[in-house]
Amino acid sequence: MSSSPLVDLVAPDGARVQISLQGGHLLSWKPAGAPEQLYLSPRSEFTPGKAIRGGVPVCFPQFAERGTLPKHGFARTALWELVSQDQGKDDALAVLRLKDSEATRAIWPHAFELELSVRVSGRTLDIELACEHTGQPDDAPLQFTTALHTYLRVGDLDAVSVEGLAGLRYFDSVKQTEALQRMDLLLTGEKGVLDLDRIYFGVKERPLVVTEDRRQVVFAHQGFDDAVVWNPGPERCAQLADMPAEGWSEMLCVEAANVGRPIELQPGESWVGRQSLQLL
Ligand SMILES: O=P(O)(O)OC[C@H]1O[C@H](O)[C@H](O)[C@@H](O)[C@@H]1O
Repeated sequence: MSSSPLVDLVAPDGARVQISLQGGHLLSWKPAGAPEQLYLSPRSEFTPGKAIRGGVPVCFPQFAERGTLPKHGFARTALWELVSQDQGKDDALAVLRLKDSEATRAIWPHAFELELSVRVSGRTLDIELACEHTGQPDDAPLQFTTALHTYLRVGDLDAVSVEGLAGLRYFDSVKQTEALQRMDLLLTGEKGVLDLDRIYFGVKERPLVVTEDRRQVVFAHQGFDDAVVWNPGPERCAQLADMPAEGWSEMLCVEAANVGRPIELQPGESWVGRQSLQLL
């Protein structure tokens, strides 16, 4: 599949994840005794410098095209370093790192260290992203927007709903308007909500629950204020060279994000965000 180095993490109970150092990118999550939970496009290219389609891309230091950097920033196309990989008594943990380099400083003039920690155990996956401003005391502060752009695998998008968004304002990136989510349930396969691309602001720590028939996955988050729900729908999907025609019906992105208010760090300061997925 991928020619770049892969990290296989297996917990004693059999829960496993696979991570590509290319992009610091989680490719697969199989909870203990359960099938694959993440969508990975069979058309993904796995070419150095190209984003992988599916899994969990790390968007940093820019979300989408909200700035002058390449779309979703450079972290998802950079080669990360493996810091450690361990199996504990009841879990497995890997830590990856990305530091500033000549290439990053050329487009984003900051000294930083990103750390991605992935922990798997039973039916839970924890993904933690930490950023430290590693510059000198008199360096300028750095600012970033970010997301853990998780592609959940679904059997049939028509049967999927997302719960936990009622009362939140969102930016509809398709219509380019703001709106209020009135209902608690977002029914993803309904006509009119295909081609779904919404940034929900101020989600904070309220969990989102994705239900498909009897399967439920709870998305909990800390340190991320916003959440993005994305599905390209059939027409937009057809324009994505790295997605099969029907790929849109097998995935739903539920992203822990900081978009509305960029994070600002002074030299020496750090930020940490976590997304935890639990298969009920
Ligand atoms: O195609 P990509 O660059 O990976 O971006 C995929 C998608 O990411 C996010 O979910 C954005 O909200 C979408 O607007 C974007 O289309």
